[in-house]
Amino acid sequence: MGAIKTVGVIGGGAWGTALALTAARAGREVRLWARDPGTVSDIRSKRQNPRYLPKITFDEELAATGSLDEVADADALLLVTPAQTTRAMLAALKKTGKVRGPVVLCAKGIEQSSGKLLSKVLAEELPGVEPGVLSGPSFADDVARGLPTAVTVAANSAKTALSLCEALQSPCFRPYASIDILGTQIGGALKNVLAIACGAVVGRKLGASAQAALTARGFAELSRLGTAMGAQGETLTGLSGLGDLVLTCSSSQSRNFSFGLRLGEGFMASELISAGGKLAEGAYSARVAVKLARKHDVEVPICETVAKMIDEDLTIDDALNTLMARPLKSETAGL
Ligand SMILES: NC(=O)C1=CN([C@@H]2O[C@H](COP(=O)(O)OP(=O)(O)OC[C@H]3O[C@@H](n4cnc5c(N)ncnc54)[C@H](OP(=O)(O)O)[C@@H]3O)[C@@H](O)[C@H]2O)C=CC1
Ligand SMILES: O=C(CO)COP(=O)(O)O
Repeated sequence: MGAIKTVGVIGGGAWGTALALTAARAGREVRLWARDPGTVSDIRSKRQNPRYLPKITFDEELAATGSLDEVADADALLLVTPAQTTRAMLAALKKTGKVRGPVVLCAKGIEQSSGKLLSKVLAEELPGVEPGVLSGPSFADDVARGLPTAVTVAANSAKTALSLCEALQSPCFRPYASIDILGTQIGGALKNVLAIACGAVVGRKLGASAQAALTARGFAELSRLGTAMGAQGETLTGLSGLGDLVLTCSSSQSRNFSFGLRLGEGFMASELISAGGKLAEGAYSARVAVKLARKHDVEVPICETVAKMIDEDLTIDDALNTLMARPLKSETAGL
């Protein structure tokens, strides 16, 4: 593929807007699709997205539109709507008949209905289109404000991965190229579930030691599943794996961590979900992550406990008892 001059961003939420700004800062011509006409109008006329990035006014002018046809033929597309909308958005893109560049998956999750990673969903909906994955420790608000950020950008070929990195690189945004599409998706999907657990520990005031233990044992789950599925070791310990896990498990800026905080404070998951509120992808991928782990014969007790808190309203105290009462395990191989 040649140099990427135009970038189409699908999704007018916090991350879609932040990535559109990133591509604009990197000198690309950017078109941003949002389904909400109010968002399109705010971005065009005020250089703001007050619903998703309050109090930020962009230096950059973004061409926002409500028409997918105007975005689909860009040299590269970034798909930035929630994970569970990926299949429908890809089907809508297919209908335009205009997609020609790589489609970079930027959502973090697993398809609930099928248990498939989003790259598999892309291969089914738009066969022949080159897949990409962008993931790593990156809060949209930080990125939109131009704070320094590094992420992993994976594709099946080094050439495409490097072209995508060049297309997004700027003094405040540093992408690292990878050819491990699968591994890059695992970290993003699992860290959201594990961040809910860490938030719950903090919300219940169980202490910094418990939070660190949960993060480390969470990383063991992420690594076991990633390895069983064929991820590369460097990916799991890299930005999209350990990097994003550490960020999300330690900051109330994370929506998943904040969702967990509320669980720890005593709210039931069913109450929080029915109240709406901010997107917490881990609440949608916890159960399916457990199913995926079972399929690969991998134990993921923390993810399993989070799935029970979400699906069965297991309380934080019962969750803690379940985890602490597990039979003793070894931390190293060969014991
Ligand atoms: N925010 C962050 O810091 C980061 C987020 N991500 C990931 O990016 C993905 C998107 O997150 P984010 O942008 O933050 O989420 P937001 O909640 O901020 O925005 C979601 C966007 O998706 C749109 N949307 C929701 N449902 C549909 C649908 N059915 N069809 C089309 N558009 C839809 C919303 O439109 P509408 O306004 O009309 O509802 C909105 O524009 C998630 O998977 C998240 O994990 C990854 C890295 C960082
Ligand atoms: O993925 C993110 C940071 O890398 C954003 O995390 P939350 O979706 O939990 O806010």
